Amino acid sequence: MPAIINNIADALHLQSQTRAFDSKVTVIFVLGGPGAGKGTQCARLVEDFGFCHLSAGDLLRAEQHREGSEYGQLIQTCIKEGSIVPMEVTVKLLENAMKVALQEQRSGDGWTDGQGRFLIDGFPRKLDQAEKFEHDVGKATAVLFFSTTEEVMLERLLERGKTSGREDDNVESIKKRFNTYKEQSMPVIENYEKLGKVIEIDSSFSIEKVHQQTKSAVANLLS
Ligand SMILES: Nc1ncnc2c1ncn2[C@@H]1O[C@H](COP(=O)(O)OP(=O)(O)O)[C@@H](O)[C@H]1O
Ligand SMILES: O=c1ccn([C@@H]2O[C@H](COP(=O)(O)OP(=O)(O)O)[C@@H](O)[C@H]2O)c(=O)[nH]1
Repeated sequence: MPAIINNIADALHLQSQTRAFDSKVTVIFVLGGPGAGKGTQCARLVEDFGFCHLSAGDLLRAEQHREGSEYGQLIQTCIKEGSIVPMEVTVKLLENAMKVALQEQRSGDGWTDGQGRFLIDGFPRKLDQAEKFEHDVGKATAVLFFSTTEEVMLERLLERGKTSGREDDNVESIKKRFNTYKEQSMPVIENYEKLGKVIEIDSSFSIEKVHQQTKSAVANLLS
């Protein structure tokens, strides 16, 4: 009997370890400092390759403003302080959004072109988030890393701040976001570099030039 119970327990344990999405799903993490141009390039890649673009920041802002959300205050404080929202919240929001996107995409029987391709923008920002996502949700196929200088990012963010209405596009919050990026997010990129999964693109150039480089890198990846 104990052996059977053990087996059932093992089976349940294994079940709980099963990732939410199988290997048919392509997940590309899109990383880079605040204002590096992640969102801008993701929008282009959606047009090029039919990706589903999920911005962790956008999902958090939507949750912040959702009526009845128990996380509204917490998210608002983290965003203003440039700190990272506890991973359970962000991973769950991403997982749910991926499920909804896949349900919407599944119109017929088989898989169609572009279906199950996700750009996860601005996530993971910390090593523990990367581990949790890969354990619970799905494996990352690659990481697109948009790199540029703080000077360029600051200029872009201040320009964006004129119209974005974002509570964190101001000098005080931006400085904190740069620190969080250097201390907590760079190790994520370094970790994926060791695994040979990082495609680095210098995003200091014009939107069009960065787009051309990104498009050809992603085309290679998908071929
Ligand atoms: N290559 C670029 N050259 C000039 N401005 C850019 C470039 N890429 C993005 N921007 C602008 O910089 C700001 C930040 O870009 P965004 O894509 O929102 O960055 P992120 O998602 O990395 O925070 C936006 O106002 C965007 O229009
Ligand atoms: O996985 C994430 C992604 C974003 N954020 C929070 O959302 C803010 C804005 O992130 P977003 O990616 O929208 O903007 P970026 O700073 O890259 O311009 C960050 O500073 C964090 O406070 C977070 O906590 N976890």
